[in-house]
Amino acid sequence: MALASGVRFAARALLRPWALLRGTTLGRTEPAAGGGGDGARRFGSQRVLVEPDAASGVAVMKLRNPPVNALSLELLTELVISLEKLENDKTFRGVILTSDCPRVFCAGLDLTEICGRNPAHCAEYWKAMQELWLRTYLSSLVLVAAINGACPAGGCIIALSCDCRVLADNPKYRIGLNETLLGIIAPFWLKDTYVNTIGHRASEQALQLGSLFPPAEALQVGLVDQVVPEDQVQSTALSEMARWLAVPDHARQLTKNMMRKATADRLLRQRDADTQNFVSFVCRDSIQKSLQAYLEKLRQRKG
Ligand SMILES: CC/C=C\CCC/C=C/C(=O)SCCNC(=O)CCNC(=O)[C@H](O)C(C)(C)COP(=O)(O)OP(=O)(O)OC[C@H]1O[C@@H](n2cnc3c(N)ncnc32)[C@H](O)[C@@H]1OP(=O)(O)O
Repeated sequence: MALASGVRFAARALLRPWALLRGTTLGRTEPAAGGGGDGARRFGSQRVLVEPDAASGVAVMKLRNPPVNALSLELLTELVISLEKLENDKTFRGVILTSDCPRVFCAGLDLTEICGRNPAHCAEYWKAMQELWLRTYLSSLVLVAAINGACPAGGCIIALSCDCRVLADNPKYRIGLNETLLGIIAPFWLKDTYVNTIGHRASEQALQLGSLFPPAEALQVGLVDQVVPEDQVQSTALSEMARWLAVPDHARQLTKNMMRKATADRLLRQRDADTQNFVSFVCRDSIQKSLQAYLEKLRQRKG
């Protein structure tokens, strides 16, 4: 598909600077605990653990960037590479995306990547964020988010770009796009993803208010597909996966593309402008002050 190869090309161009991966060990393969044959070997990188099961064609991909899986440049890059690796391996048809960090699925953008950084760094960072969204949103694989922790902002976007979401029933595990509460604005492609999932009116309200929905409300508004006890998140994600994998791949993939292509194309058409917009916005003094104040509040909240 022209779009898919365009995205792949853009990803390669973006990912060529390997120096970016400070201290990563991409491609490392090691036996899973208690594992034996190929199907039980795990691979991944420092911040993304992949547990592949060749027999079922499903891999579990765990974010492990403690303490809160903030989306650092390295994590974004490693996620894209791990996903590409699975997409290129015909053994795999589905990925369950989950967190290896207790109580947090993903805290969203790593604010330290955009606070006090120069415009060039902010641009590089934002391109990596765009790339991850394009990759996940258009993935040929079935992606199921097993949301085992808090899921604000950029974390919510990762979950929304999956095909299906299972959330653990814990009132602390809230999900949503809370950007306005930080004094920032979700870009149009985050807004579009929200609208595609929960509809226009619900998005209008939730985006303006910066709502973070607890599980029952997230289910009601349609942000997640299932809410289950915490110890059943993984097994429910696997059952959901089986349901999606029961459909022939080519028909499901073409249908997914038909549903999502226009939204992704909109970003692809104006990617540079979106990057410039992000950089000029976050580099404003007033926005830097709000972000610093928010980070400070997070740090003081501790203990
Ligand atoms: C023009 C377009 C402009 C912008 C579009 C941007 C779109 C996307 C935006 C985003 O994603 S912005 C990020 C939004 N994220 C949040 O608001 C979440 C903030 N974090 C939390 O609410 C909590 O940390 C938590 C995820 C619920 C986890 O709580 P917990 O109590 O377990 O951890 P604690 O708060 O103590 O945090 C531990 C540690 O981690 C630091 N931290 C937390 N979140 C971030 C983050 N997003 N980026 C960087 N660092 C983060 C926190 O400060 C603590 O650090 P410390 O140990 O040094 O004190």
